[in-house]
Amino acid sequence: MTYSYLQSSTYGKDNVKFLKVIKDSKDNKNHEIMECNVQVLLTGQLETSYTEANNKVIVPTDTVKNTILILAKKNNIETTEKFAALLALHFTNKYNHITGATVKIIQQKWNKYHQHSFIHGGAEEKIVELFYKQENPLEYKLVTSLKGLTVLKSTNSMFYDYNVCDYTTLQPTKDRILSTDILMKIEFDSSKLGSLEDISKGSKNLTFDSIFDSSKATTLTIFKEENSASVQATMYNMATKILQDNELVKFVTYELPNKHYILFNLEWFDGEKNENELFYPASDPNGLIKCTVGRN
Ligand SMILES: O=c1[nH]c(=O)c2[nH]c(=O)[nH]c2[nH]1
Repeated sequence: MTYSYLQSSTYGKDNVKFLKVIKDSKDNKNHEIMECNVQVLLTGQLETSYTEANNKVIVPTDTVKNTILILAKKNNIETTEKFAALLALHFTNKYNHITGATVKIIQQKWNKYHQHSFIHGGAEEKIVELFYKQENPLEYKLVTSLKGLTVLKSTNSMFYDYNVCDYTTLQPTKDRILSTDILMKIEFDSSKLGSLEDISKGSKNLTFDSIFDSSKATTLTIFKEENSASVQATMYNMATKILQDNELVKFVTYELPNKHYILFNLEWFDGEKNENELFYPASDPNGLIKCTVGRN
């Protein structure tokens, strides 16, 4: 009997960054770019590397880094979903004792304004996460997220009729600022999407792009059009519409900070009225509202 046991483990490389220039032909300077930050973590018969100092089973994290770069160079990686599938299949197929991979790819937003010139899209990112186990190849989990898109509406947001008790100071309002940094996660239904092999060949690239674009558009459309009753109600409506429009989506998750803008009281200045015109941007604290919505 030994004193301890390995309860769980995984390892790999994080923050493997690259910029890929995609050229449609050698002489033509019409380019596309992808700037990515990749994390690959592996699982399998690796226990003895922890418990018996057996390095024989360790595929070095340096090799993991090299593999990410070589696969990025040698393959068409039009979507990060496809690239994640390629990576997960590579590691689990190449090494007998590696039976699982978790891949996370953060892609920066670059907007093309000319054939080979681009404007950075700020904090906005697309994040793909793939959780794959060789023993259940069709039950992988694939989640594509939109992160860091900051929005604000200057009217058509309300918050009233909430729980009131002896701790309440908040005043009800039918007209306030609503602002958030959008984190939207789309979990695909792997039973409808098909095998990772298919995804790794690029057959679902158009599907991934169109679902991501339409989910982002729905988020922005409902944000601007709805007279919001609360962050909770608005995010639920967004998620429901995304599920209605996209059969291949299983769950939609939002994590939205409620970034408060507080009306300045200017009454002290000769009764100056402030009709939702001048606000104080409160950096903290902020509300934080999360929900995951599935299909009935
Ligand atoms: O949309 C909102 N949801 C809340 O839960 C909440 N709480 C709060 O103080 N303001 C708001 N606004």
